[in-house]
Amino acid sequence: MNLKKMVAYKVAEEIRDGQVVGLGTGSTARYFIERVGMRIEKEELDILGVPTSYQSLFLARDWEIPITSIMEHDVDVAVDGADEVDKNLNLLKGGGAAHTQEKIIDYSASEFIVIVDDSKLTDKLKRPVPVEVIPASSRLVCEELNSMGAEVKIRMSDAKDGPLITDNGNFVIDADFGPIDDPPGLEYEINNIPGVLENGIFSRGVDRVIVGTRDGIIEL
Ligand SMILES: O=C(CO)[C@H](O)[C@H](O)COP(=O)(O)O
Repeated sequence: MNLKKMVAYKVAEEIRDGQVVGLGTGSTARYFIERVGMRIEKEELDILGVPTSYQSLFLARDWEIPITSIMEHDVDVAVDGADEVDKNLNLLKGGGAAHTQEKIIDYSASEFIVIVDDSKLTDKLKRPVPVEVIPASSRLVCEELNSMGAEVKIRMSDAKDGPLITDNGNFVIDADFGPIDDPPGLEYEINNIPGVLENGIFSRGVDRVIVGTRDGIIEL
């Protein structure tokens, strides 16, 4: 059973005519975009999509989803995946290095819906926190994150030699703090380091978390 597809397709059925829809990034959001595209083709669903990355932009194009940007329209509903969801509905995102644009769009949406399979649920966020940084600041940001207690690594690219470059032309540092006791505090603290654009802790704005499980779909 493909739990990501199950939950993404279910939420895609909730999208209504006239909505401006934030299109998340990752393998779960990919299914959501696919299903919205199918509904546009079959039901003439009339929406505008706001991509959160080049991945979602290209997928939206493939499915002929009309596109706008956050510079033009407010977002009614954003639908996005996550790498971890804790018991207080804090998220860790940025496994695909798209968390900066995702956060701008997801936080601004009137409704932010998270779609995950149940492997993403955790008591406390504990994976390394992705931190997008301006390249020139990376040494200093690594030192600062170190002094805050994190083990750090600049994320390397699978597609070329050297560091991964984000859609915004920056590096990503993965900062491992171990289990995180205070996600809102850490989100704020990391973003205060000069050179940091955005980090992958999402501690506010989540309206609904919809989870695919082997026993069906549940809402947290
Ligand atoms: O934050 C993200 C990309 O930056 C993704 O939403 C997150 O990595 C979840 O991906 P997937 O649905 O493939 O498990």
